[in-house]
Amino acid sequence: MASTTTKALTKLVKINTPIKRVVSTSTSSRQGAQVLAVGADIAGTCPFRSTFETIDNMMSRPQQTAAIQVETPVIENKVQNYDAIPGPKGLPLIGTLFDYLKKDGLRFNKMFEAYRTRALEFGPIYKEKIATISTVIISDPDEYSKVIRDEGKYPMRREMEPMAYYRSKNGIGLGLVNAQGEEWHKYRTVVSKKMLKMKEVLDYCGSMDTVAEDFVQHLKDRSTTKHEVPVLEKEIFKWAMESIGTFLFEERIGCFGSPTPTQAQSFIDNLQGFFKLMQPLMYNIPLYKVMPTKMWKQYEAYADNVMKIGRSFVDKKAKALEGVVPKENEKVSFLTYLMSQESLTPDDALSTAVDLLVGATETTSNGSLWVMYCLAKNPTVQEKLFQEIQNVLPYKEAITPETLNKLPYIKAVIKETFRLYPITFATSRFVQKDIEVGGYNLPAGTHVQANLYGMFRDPEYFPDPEEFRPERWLREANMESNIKALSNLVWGHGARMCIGRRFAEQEMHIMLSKMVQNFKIEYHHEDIEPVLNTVMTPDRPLKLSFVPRESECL
Ligand code: HEM
Repeated sequence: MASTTTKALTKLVKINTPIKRVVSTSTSSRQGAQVLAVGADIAGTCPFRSTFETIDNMMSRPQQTAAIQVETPVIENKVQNYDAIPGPKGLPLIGTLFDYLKKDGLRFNKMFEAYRTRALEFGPIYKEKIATISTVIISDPDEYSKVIRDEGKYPMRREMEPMAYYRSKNGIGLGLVNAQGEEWHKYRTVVSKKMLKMKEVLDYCGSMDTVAEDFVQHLKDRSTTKHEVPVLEKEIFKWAMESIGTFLFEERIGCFGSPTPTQAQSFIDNLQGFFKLMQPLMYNIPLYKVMPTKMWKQYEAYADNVMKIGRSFVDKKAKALEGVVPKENEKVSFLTYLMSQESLTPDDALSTAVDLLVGATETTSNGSLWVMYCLAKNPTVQEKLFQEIQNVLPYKEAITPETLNKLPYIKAVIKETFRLYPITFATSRFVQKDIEVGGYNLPAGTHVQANLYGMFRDPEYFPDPEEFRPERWLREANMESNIKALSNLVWGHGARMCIGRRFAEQEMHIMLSKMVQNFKIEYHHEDIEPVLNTVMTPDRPLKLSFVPRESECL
C-alpha cells in the first residue's frame, strides 16, 4: 500500500510540476518615474476598458484619473534568480503541506489568513509550494501590475482542478471557467458579446428588479416573529439562482415558490456541497486522480447532481427552442443566443449555460450576505444608505438604469464590503514569458497570485483597515488612483476578468437597495468570521434580523 501511494505521489508530482527553465541572472535599471497607477495599467491592457470605465462612472470618478508619477532616483538593481525568492521551507515532494494538516497549524479554509501571515513574515513577494503547486504571492500593487501587463492574448489562470478533472473524466467540455488558450477564447468571444456590453446588461434591469421585489416579499413571508429568516443562506441563494435563471432562460425558475421546487432545492444543496469540498481538494495532493478517495466520491456525487440538474434546466428550455432561429436584432434569451452560435456545438452551449449558472450563484449570494452583515454591524452606514435610496427611489417603484446612476453610496458599500471580505481572496495567473517582479526573475509558467485579502487589510494602503468605511470609495475621498483600482481585482483583471461582473453588480445594487428600503437589517449574535468554501463565506449560519420599515417609507 505504502509503495502504491509513493508511486501515485511521484506520478502526481510529475503531472503537476511546471516545466522549469534555466534562467540567467540579469541586471535591469529601475525606472526613474515609477508608474503607481494599477488602474491605469489595468485599463491600458484590458480590452474592456471603455465599458468598465462606465461602471466606475456610475460610482464615482477619482479626482485625478492620470497615473501618479513619483520621482525616485535611478538605481542599478540586480535581478535575482527565482530560487532567491524568500518563503517557507517545505519537504521535497509535498512542500509545506503538513503546515496545513497538523493540529493548530494553518488551514485550507483560512488560506487568506495564511497568505497574510506569510507575507508579514517573508515580505511582499514570497513563494510557497503546497503539495504539488508552487506559487509566488505578491502583496504589492505596483509589482502585481507587472503581472497584469504580461497577460498576453490568452491569460492563463489556475484551473479549478477537481472540476476540470471531473469534466475531462466524464467527457464534458472544460467550459469558460477552466479552458485555456484557443478553446477558452472560443467560449469567451461568444459570451462577452452579451455579458460585457453595458446596454445588453441594462436591458435586464427591469427583470432583476422584479426578482428583487419578489425576494423581499419572500423574506417577509419566511421571517419569524424575531424577524429572523431560517437558513438565510439558502434563501439568498434562491435569489441568485432566480436572477441568473431569468437572464439565461428569459423566464422564471420559480425558486420562491412554496414549497421550493424540488429541482431548484436539490441544485442549491448540491452546489453548496460542490463548492465546499472543492477548497480542500484543490490544495491537497490530488490523490483522487489515481484512486477515488472518500472526499472525492462525495465531491463527484455533488458534481454529478449539479451537472444533471443544471443540464435539465437548460435541456428543458433548449427543447422549447428547437428550430427557432432568432431574427436579426430580435431580443432573445441568452440560451437562445448561445444555441444559435455556429462556433459552439449544442454541447458547448449547454456546458456554457451550466457554467454561468454555477459561476453566478455562490458568488453573488455570499457577496450579498457579507454586505448585509456589514450593514447590520454599521447602523450609521445603513441609515445613510437608506436616506440615499429614499431620496431617489419612491417606495415600491421599479429601479431603472437612471435610478442606479443616482446611487453612488450603495456601490461604495459593496466595494468596502469586498475589501474586508473579498469573495475571491487572491487572483491567479501563470506568467506567459520570463518577467521581473520585485527584483526577482519569474520564469514563464510561474504561478502568481495577488494577495488581495492581505493588501486590503494593509494600513499602508487603507488607513484603519479593520473599519468599515464606504466613504473611502467616494469621489471626494481623494484616494490614490492605484489603490482605488485595487478594488477591481476582486473581479480579476484584463481579458480574463469575471465575465459576469456587470451582471453581478447590477443585480446586487438592485436587490440590496430594495432590501435596505424595506428592512432595517440587524445582527444580535456573536461576530462572524470568514472561511473559504472555494469562495469566502461566513463561518456559521448568519442570523440577521429583517425589521420591516414600511411605515418609514410611505
Ligand atoms: C460577487 C460576484 C462575483 C465575483 C466577486 C466574481 C469574481 C470572479 C473572479 C475573481 C474571476 C476570475 C477572473 C480572472 O481570473 O481574472 C471570475 C471569473 C468568472 N466569473 Fe465571476 N464573479 C462574480 C459573479 C459572477 C457572475 C454573476 C457570473 C455569471 C453570470 C460569473 C461568471 C464567471 C465566469 C464564467 C468566469 C470565468 C471567466 C473566464 O475565465 O473567462 N461570475 N469571477
